[in-house]
Amino acid sequence: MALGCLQRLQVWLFKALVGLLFAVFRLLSPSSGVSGRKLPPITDPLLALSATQLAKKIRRREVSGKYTEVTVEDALLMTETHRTEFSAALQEAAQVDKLIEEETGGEEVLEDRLPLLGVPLSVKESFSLQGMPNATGLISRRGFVSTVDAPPVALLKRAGAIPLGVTNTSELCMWCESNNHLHGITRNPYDLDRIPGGSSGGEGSILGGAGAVIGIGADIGGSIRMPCFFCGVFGHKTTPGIVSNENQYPPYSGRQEEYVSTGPMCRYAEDLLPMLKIMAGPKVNMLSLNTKVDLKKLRFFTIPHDGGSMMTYPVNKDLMQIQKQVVQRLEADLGVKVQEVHFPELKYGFQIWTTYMGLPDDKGKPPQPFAELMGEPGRPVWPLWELLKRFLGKSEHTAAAIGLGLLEMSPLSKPSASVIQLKEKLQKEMEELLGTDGVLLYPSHPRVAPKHHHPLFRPFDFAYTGVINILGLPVTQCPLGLNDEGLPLGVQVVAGKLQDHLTLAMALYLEKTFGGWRDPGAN
Ligand SMILES: CCCCCCCC/C=C\CCCCCCCC(N)=O
Repeated sequence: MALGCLQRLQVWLFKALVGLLFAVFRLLSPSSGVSGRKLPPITDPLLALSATQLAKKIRRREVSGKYTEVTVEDALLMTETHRTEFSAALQEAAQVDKLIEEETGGEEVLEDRLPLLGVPLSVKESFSLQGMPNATGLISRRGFVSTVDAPPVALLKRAGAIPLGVTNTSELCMWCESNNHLHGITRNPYDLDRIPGGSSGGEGSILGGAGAVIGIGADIGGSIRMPCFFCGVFGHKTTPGIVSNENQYPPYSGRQEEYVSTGPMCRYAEDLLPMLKIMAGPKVNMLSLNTKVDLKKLRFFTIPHDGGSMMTYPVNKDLMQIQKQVVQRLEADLGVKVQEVHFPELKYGFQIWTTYMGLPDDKGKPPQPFAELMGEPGRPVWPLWELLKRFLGKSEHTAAAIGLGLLEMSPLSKPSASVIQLKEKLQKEMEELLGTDGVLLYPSHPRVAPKHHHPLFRPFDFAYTGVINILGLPVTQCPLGLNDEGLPLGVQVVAGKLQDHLTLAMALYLEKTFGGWRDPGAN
């Protein structure tokens, strides 16, 4: 039993208190002024191209390398939505046509040397991008400018991509809403009154709104997948240990390096694989990205929900329905049988995530406390004091960050032997199930993009993504069209360790079958 009587009582009391606070919040909160608004339709067809198509057109000189101007103009129009800090992208774009002119080896050589030449790239602000801020939503890091490029950023730049700038995150990348007191709030392109997800929410927003063509995110609890889900784009959480996590802020400590993954985010499934090949650098050969996948030969599984956790809310019926439709289409199109499976341990996804996030590394060194990261060097914040200040409107920290600081002090986040046993059992069962040819469908989140601040009252729903981090499995977030309110639907596609090529092949299939990304402005 993972939850003792005392812990159950704590959870119920927490839920009751939060329910009450939510009612008060809804009663007192003023109108956002953006209710029901979304981005206008995309008018320039160039903005609807994938990176693969765009790079080809640029190489063939069908589109000028100055294409970036179109994107920057579009992105600038939407800056209120995603809160991007722009780089010197236009100067770099000006070099593209010159590079093409100078290449004497022809299109193929150019493709080999600079596969992403001229493609606009956005970068999550937690990654170092030379000359750009790297504050990760912390007021105390205001003015901090990166002097280097994080390795995957450098690799994408070397492949010819043009970094537009850095995009907003949650405070210290530890929340599913990208809001902080340094840069402000990031909005969802499909409904400005809703969250774009987090922590790579600026990425989700700018990509969903067609302000950048490709992006880069990192994910230790769902930070690539939640924004991709809420903003209707593709994202891949790579098998950990393949793409470098260096030069990101905050740094990972304790066992966290085992669970964090850097990966590609984009509007079109065909861009995931070439991006990953570049971002993986020398470790690309650990994956089988050149292997052709025959979907008919795979084994398919579906899990409709986490089995009724006390911490998460039930999966919304539109999401249950769309996952069923995926199952039906797979069976009809490929002639396969999709088996519904259940793992009782998934109910404890939140406890598994929080336990493993707090474990020490192999030398016994514990992770750096969150309260320490929130403070200035050598001066950790006191979460209770910050909470009091928050109520008075005087704290420079967000409610979510303060909540996490408090959670760190509570018995819920103390590593528990029974939770470790549960996770070990789940890991074994999941690895046996998936092997090297299994693919699993699992909900991305219990509901579609929530309204701003609402996740504060349902803080544990991220367990749907978080538990997959602790299992160390690769997973691709795939969009599956829109619901009746015009909000993106989607699903997580999970495979065994190092079998990233399987989930990427599934992304292509699901895009073809369900239509992939939709223009938020179109009806
Ligand atoms: C009233 C405020 C309540 C706030 C309570 C906060 C406690 C929630 C616990 C953990 C939230 C972690 C969310 C992880 C989000 C994604 C992280 C990532 N970088 O991948």
